[in-house]
Amino acid sequence: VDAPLIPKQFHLGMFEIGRPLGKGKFGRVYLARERTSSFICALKVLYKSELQHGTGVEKQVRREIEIQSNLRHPNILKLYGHFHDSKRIFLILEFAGKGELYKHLQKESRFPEWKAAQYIAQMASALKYLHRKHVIHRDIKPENILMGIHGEIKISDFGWSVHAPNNRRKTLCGTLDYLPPEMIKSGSKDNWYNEKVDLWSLGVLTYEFLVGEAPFEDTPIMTHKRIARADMTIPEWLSKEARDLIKKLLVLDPEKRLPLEEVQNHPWIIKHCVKGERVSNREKFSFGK
Ligand SMILES: Cc1nn(C)cc1-c1nc2c(-c3cnn(Cc4ccccc4)c3)c(Cl)cnc2[nH]1
Repeated sequence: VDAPLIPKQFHLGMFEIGRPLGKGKFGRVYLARERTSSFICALKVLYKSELQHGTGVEKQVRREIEIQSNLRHPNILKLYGHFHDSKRIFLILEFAGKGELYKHLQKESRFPEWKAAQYIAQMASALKYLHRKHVIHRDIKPENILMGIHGEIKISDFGWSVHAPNNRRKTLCGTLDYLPPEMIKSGSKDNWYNEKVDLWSLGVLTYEFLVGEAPFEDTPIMTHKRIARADMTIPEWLSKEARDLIKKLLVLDPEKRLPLEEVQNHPWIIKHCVKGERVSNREKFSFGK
């Protein structure tokens, strides 16, 4: 079991702090090494002063710790532990060797279908694991995905995830692009805590990986309108299987969105994600069967 960070009680002196890896709305992340085990990790530092008491943010951090520490999946960034001093909260996170996925997407402008399909298959596997534990991520987007040293992706930032059902208010901040219709429409909030919201975001992610921009990208007003109507155009140059999967996820009615089981068995995923040995090896060992 890869749990080298055994002690339950951590403190800052246990770590050598390396270069800054990045910063988010709240806090920064540094490369760090645990002194006795030389275990490399990412240390996320949040200033208590920035998490005003009683606002959603403090609860968000508690939720991130509570939820992420109990998850173990190859496509979910591990949270090994946490500690705090008078001024700061520290999260000891898995170090993702290839950094933030959105930077790779920006550099390549869009991913070839075989690569996008691998990433979506890994996302579907991680979401299936989360939903089985009644965790809804609710903020699936490239900015919340990191990449491991072998090119595998890792969902991070569980600040917006919830244990369904929950009566949390979500103050909308950041991009609208990934929000499903049921979360931008006022009225009943019950659907906010239905795991089908992650299926919509998976559809938006598939589109953005393949096209290089989000399907409803526009001015905020227009994005709002286009999401509410699922008004998007899927480029002709995408394969028919890719177009089919996007159409089956970006469905207004949450109940009609393709379940994760069927995403994993969709022809577009099967075509690009051969399980086990490569197809070529299969011929080699068939001995004329
Ligand atoms: C950058 C970078 N380049 N390379 C080669 C690896 C990385 C890398 N970054 C990370 C990071 C990492 C860094 N920034 N962020 C974004 C952020 C920061 C603060 C609050 C919320 C969100 C995540 C992590 Cl957590 C975990 N592992 C990481 N690895």
